[in-house]
Amino acid sequence: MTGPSTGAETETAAPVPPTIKAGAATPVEAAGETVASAASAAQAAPPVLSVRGLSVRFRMRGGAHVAAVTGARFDLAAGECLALVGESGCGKSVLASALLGLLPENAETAGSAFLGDGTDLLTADERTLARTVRGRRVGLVPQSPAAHLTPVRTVRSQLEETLRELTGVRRPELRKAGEAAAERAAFPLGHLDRYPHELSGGLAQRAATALALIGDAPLLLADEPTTGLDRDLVDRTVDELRRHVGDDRALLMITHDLAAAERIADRVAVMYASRIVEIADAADFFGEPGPRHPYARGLLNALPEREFTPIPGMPPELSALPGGCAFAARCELADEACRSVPALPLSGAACHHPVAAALEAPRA
Ligand SMILES: Nc1ncnc2c1ncn2[C@@H]1O[C@H](COP(=O)(O)OP(=O)(O)OP(=O)(O)O)[C@@H](O)[C@H]1O
Repeated sequence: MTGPSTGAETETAAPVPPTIKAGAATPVEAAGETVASAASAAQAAPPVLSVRGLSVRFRMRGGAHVAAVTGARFDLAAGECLALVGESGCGKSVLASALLGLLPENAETAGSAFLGDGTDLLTADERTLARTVRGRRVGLVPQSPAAHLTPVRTVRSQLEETLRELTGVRRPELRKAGEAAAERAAFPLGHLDRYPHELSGGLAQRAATALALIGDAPLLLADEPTTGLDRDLVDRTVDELRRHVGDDRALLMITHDLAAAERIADRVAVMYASRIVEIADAADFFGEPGPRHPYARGLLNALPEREFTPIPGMPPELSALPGGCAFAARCELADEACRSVPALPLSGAACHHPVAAALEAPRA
């Protein structure tokens, strides 16, 4: 949901420097697996976030369940941006909510999600999450910024309150600190005394981003941070998020927007029907050799600027997932092997036929 445009807005952002992606993949040794890294300095550091076997399912009436996230497993290193992509309803936002301890009552979780300081976000109690995690160690750029902002308070007042709470700044410095926080997200100072309903979608997005950046959290979650923005604003928004990450923070960006993901992500995780089915370096994924999972390949080829070919069929209901590979019913490569669920390596595709070349080969 976005607020109405004021019409007169001048989204005077600071000039955006060219996008710079971190050069290294996550250096992690876990569960007997080593993921190669180019950043020797980061090798000793634990990941900012380490997720293992994260599952979320919702209890429904009559004993039914919705499996929204199944067995998610990935790491995020300092300085890294991971884009989580996938069709609507595949479980991306539920995964983010699980990391913030914001799941509804009917949710059941399994697995772990450790921050670098050893906090398990899945088992931390609400007091810990509220006092020391949300905003301070995990920041959120929400999916619906206009809905997330307090409607009866100006942007300035919301920034100042968050600064007081998270950084301890007090008057008389508060006003200046509020303006600095706004500038960080390229929110124009002339609009600071406006209420959320007076902001365009783009400005509401910037206000929400400014609020999310205040705590300098080592982990930033951005849930569809570019929804409803035009291309130019998309680029500026994701570049700001990327700049925030710098060398010592990490960004998990959930998005439908593959162009935005290509612009800033170091790695891409593709989700389908509650599972992450591929994790790849962004350069390999968007360039050569391309995605290795048939679904991921289909997602990319569906783009108008690529083949513009939709994936046939529909994803399965998360309340009635098949026993084997959930994509098999839509996959031209499916065979007997797909009756079992393929394992997902820390880097690669969860597919029994993951080699990109196999898609080009004629079928017998
Ligand atoms: N409280 C709930 N009870 C039951 N099912 C739920 C609940 N919350 C979410 N779901 C279901 O979990 C699934 C995953 O939802 P989620 O919002 O994570 O999808 P998404 O990939 O983020 O989609 P979008 O991109 O449209 O936001 C959906 O099928 C959704 O209906």
